[in-house]
Formats: sequence, C-alpha cells, structure tokens
Amino acid sequence: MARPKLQSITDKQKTSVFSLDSLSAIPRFFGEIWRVSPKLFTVNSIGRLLAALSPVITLWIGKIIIDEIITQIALEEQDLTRLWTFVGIELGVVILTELLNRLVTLTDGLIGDLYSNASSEKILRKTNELTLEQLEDPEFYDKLERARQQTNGRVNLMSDALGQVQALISIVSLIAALIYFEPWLIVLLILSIIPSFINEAKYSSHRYSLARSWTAERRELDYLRFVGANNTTAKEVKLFGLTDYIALRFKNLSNKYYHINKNLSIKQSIYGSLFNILGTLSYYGAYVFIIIEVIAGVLTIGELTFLSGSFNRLRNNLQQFFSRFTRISESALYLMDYFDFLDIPLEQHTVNPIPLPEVINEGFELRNVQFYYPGSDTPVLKGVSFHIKAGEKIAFVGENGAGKTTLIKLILRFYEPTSGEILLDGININKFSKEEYRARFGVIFQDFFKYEFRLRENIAVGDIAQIDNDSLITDAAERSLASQVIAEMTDGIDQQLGRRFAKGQELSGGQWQKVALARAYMKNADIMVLDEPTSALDAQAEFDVFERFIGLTKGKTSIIISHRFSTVRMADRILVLKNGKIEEIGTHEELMNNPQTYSRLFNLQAAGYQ
Ligand SMILES: Nc1ncnc2c1ncn2[C@@H]1O[C@H](COP(=O)(O)OP(=O)(O)OP(=O)(O)O)[C@@H](O)[C@H]1O
Repeated sequence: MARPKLQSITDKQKTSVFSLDSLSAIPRFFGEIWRVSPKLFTVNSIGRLLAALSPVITLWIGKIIIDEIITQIALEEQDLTRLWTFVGIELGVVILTELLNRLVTLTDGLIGDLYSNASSEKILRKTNELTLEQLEDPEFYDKLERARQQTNGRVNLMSDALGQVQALISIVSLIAALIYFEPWLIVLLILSIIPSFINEAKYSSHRYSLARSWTAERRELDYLRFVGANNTTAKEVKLFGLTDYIALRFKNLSNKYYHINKNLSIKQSIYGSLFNILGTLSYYGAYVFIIIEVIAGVLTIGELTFLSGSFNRLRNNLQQFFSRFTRISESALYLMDYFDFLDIPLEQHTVNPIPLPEVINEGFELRNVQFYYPGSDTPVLKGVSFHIKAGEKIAFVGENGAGKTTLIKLILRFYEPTSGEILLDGININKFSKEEYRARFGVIFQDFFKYEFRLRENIAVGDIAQIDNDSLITDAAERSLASQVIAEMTDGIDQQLGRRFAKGQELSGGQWQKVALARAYMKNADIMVLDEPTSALDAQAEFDVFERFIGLTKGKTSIIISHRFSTVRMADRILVLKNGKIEEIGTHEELMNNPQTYSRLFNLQAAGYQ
C-alpha cells in the first residue's frame, strides 16, 4: 500500500525536460563533499581554477610565437631572444597545466573515495533508524535501491560539477579573446551548439525516467542473481535443477530492459551525430571566414592560428559544457533520490519518557490488544488480554500463524497495537524510552541472524559494548551450551564462522542456535524472550538447555515460544493462542484437565514419542 510519507518528489517533477529542479540538490551535495575533506576540496578547487586559464594563455603565447617567427624571417638581422623566451614560457605553462591536471585527478579520486564511503555509511545508519514497518515496505526498498545505486554516479557528479566551473572560466576567457578580434564568430558558435544541447537534455531525462520506472524490476533482477548464484541457495538450486528456470526468468526480464534502453540509445546517437556534424560545419565556416580575413591582410597568421584554435577549443568546451550540464542534471536526479532517502521522516522519540522501574514488580498486562500489520486488513490479534506476572515463565503455544511472534514484536515495541494497550507495572510501555526499555530484554528470535563474523562477535551482538569481555562471553556461552561449540573450533572463541570468508567454519543448525541463544545471556536482562530457541536442537540438548534456562533465570520474567511440549510444560503458565485470540491460559496441569487444544496437542505429540 502506498504511504505518502515515502513519496515527497513526484515523477512529473523528476522528468521535466531540463531537470532543472534537481539542480537545487547540488548545494547540499557540495556541503557534504566539503565536510568529507575541506583540505582536499580546497586543493582541488584551486588546481581547477588555475588549470582553467591555461587554454587561452597557451593559445595566446602560440599566436605571439608564430607572429614573431614571421617577423624574424623577414628581418636580415635576426634577434631570437623574444622568440625563445616565449617558447620557454609556453613550455612552462604546459608542464604546469599537466601537473595541475594530475593534482585535480588525484584529489578527485581521493575525495570520491571518501565521499562514497561516507554516503554508504549514511545509508546504513539511516536504514537502522527506520522502523520495522518502514523496512518491510516494498516502496521503502525501491527508495533504498535508488539511493544505493549511482554511488559512483554521485562521485562523478562531483568532478563534473567542479569541472563545469573550470570549463566556465576557460569559456569566458576564450570568448573574451574571440570578441576582441571577431565578435561575429560567437554568434556562429552558439547557433551550432544549441540543437545538440537540447538533444542531450531530452535524452538524459528520458534515460532517468526509464531507470526510475524500472527500480522494482532491478530489485527483482538483483534477487534473481542472488538466488541463482549464492552458497546458501546452492543446495536447493542444484537439487531441484532450478538454474534454467532462474536464468530464463533473469534473461527475459533483463532483455526487456535491454531493448527499451537500446532503442533510446540508438535514437540519441543518431540525433547526436547529426548535431555534431552541424557543429563541425560551423567550425569550417568560421575557418574559411578567418582565412579570407588573413588573405585580405586584416588578420595576421598568428591571429589566424589563435582564432581558429580558440574557436575550435571553445566549440569543444561548449559542447562538453552542455553535455556535462545534462549529465549533471541527470545525476542530480539520482542525488535527489539519495537525499530523499536520507530525509525519510523518523519516528518521534518518546517525549519526556518515564523512567523504567528499577525492579519489575507487577509485570506486564495486555489489555484488549488488537493488531493489523500495516497495509493489511486482516487482524492478526483480535482483542488479547492477559497478565505476565513479574518473575513468571510463560509459554506461548499455538498453531503456525496464530500470532505468537507478533505478540512478542508488540511487547518489544517493534510495532504498536492498533488498539488496546500494553502495560509494564501499570504504565503504558509507550511512555518509556524505547532504547532503555529494549535494553531490559534478552532476546533470541526464531529467525536469528547468522553473522558471518567471528564466534565472539556472534555472541557479543547481545551486548556489543562487551565485545572484548572474554569472561562475559564465555560465561554466556556456558549458559547456552555454546561452550561445546567453542571447544570444537580451531580458533576457539575467535573462530571465523560461515563459508563466505577465509578460514570460516560453518556450523550445524543446532550449533548456530546454541551460539545465538548465548546472545540472550550476554546481559543480565530482567526479561528473557525466547522465540523457538531450541527447534534445531537434539532432544538431549534441548532438555539441557531448558533445564539450565529455568535454573539460571530464576526470578526473571520470561516468555518462551515453542512447538515442543516437553519444553512448554516446564513453564509456570501456558497461553494457547488460536486465530489471534486466547483460547486457554493456565498451568500445564490445569490445561491438561481441560479438553481443548493444549491437552489434545500434548497427547498427540506424546503419542508420537511412544
Ligand atoms: N511482517 C508481517 N507483515 C504482514 N503480515 C505478517 C507479518 N509477519 C507475520 N504476519 C502474519 O501474521 C500472522 C501471525 O504471524 P506470527 O509470526 O505472529 O505467527 P506465529 O504464531 O509466531 O507462527 P509460527 O508458529 O509459524 O512462528 C500470520 O498470518 C502472518 O502471515
């Protein structure tokens, strides 16, 4: 479902012919570049400024040299001092320009690298500041994709924009020289350039709107590339023989884009070539005009080389200037996407948060909680009310899709209930600071992430500030039985995990689960939340893990989700969810005496083990 907050720039604005709107993003862009490295930026700008004057100076010296040669040839007693002096000056200017150009390229590259790293980091941090709701929105993903792509484009934009200022200085100096000798040449020049500029502007805007309208498809292409060539999907792809299916899907979609893009490129090339020929004709027109003037004795030979050189140079510079201009406005459109992404409004922090209770006394209370996932019109929770007493171990049970994990997401404040409220010690959990509130939880999710980092990091993510606290990490590992995994690793706690990087060791599903469970033990959390923490463990390991858990978390409020009734029965109370409603709640014994879902499922599972 479209959400207005994610759409601040309309497509129409983005595709207006000259894309001038987009240029408004450039000052902010330069602000960002400046902050990346004020020193490099200053060196780069000064280098460009000096290099910009080189064409007119070189051409002017060239004119003096030629006129001097002609004068000296006509003399009987030649004095070549002035001639050699100017040749020497020209050589100096050429070497200096060469050095300045190198300096500009070098600083362009360095600033580009720094800027691209800084903007990637910004995207990463911004992504993390967004809510789960925003992260699960496909429109958000399109925006993220557009912000991510063209990182290189943004770097080129910098050299283009600075190059543009440099070119402008060269152009103004060359124009001044042309006006001084032959003002008419300027008119000829402008007439030859304008059609080609309009052509460039038109097609660059087409290209951008095409790229933009294909964002979702590009994401699909990326996903197909990932599914088709990836070590995590390789087993299934090989076993089910999916390569052809995926490759064909990829080919069909990418071919479609290729053909649309091809047609556009061909048209642009044809018109571009025609307008270029027009430009060349105008140059020769000017050339003929200057030759006639020289023959008539109005201009000297030196002035002929200077004027024809200046005209040619100016024509190239202007052509580059205009095509750079369209390139800049095109890149600036992508830049707007990037800023647009960075400007996605963030969720408001809780105003004047109430301090969390030092010790939890009463526990949680859910009052008539109803919940719809954003964009969905099917309720997942339909008026759920219950207590979790302080220090109690409560298990959530129910069939797939009943809403167990959703309940946990609401308690952890990843989403807000659509109606109803959740209280902790009688206070609505929204009134606490989200960060402080979440810090009181030790959590393992059903779909925990397997970081292909070191084992130490995989445990320390539970409290990353403690990454170097070996005793805390080994202690957490001991509690979750991950110590057995550490003992088997060549590099112990510093073993690289996964197969992506050198010396990485892949773990079994159960071993990963023990490592992930250790995250919940990393801090002395008041509330433990375990969402199917033992689904991959063997029966003995599961029993051991839970026995430990019960022993180690005495007096801590805990929520456990499990489909294994041998685990569930260890909880103080069990809540059975069915279709988003509480079907029954009570102790194992109470529920066993109640001929409803729990006793039926318990007996069913028990019978399976007999
Ligand atoms: N991010 C989401 N967006 C939209 N719908 C969702 C989302 N996550 C879950 N759902 C839907 O909410 C319902 C409840 O899902 P939930 O994950 O809470 O079930 P569960 O009881 O934990 O199931 P399981 O035992 O399979 O883990 C399901 O119908 C699911 O399709």
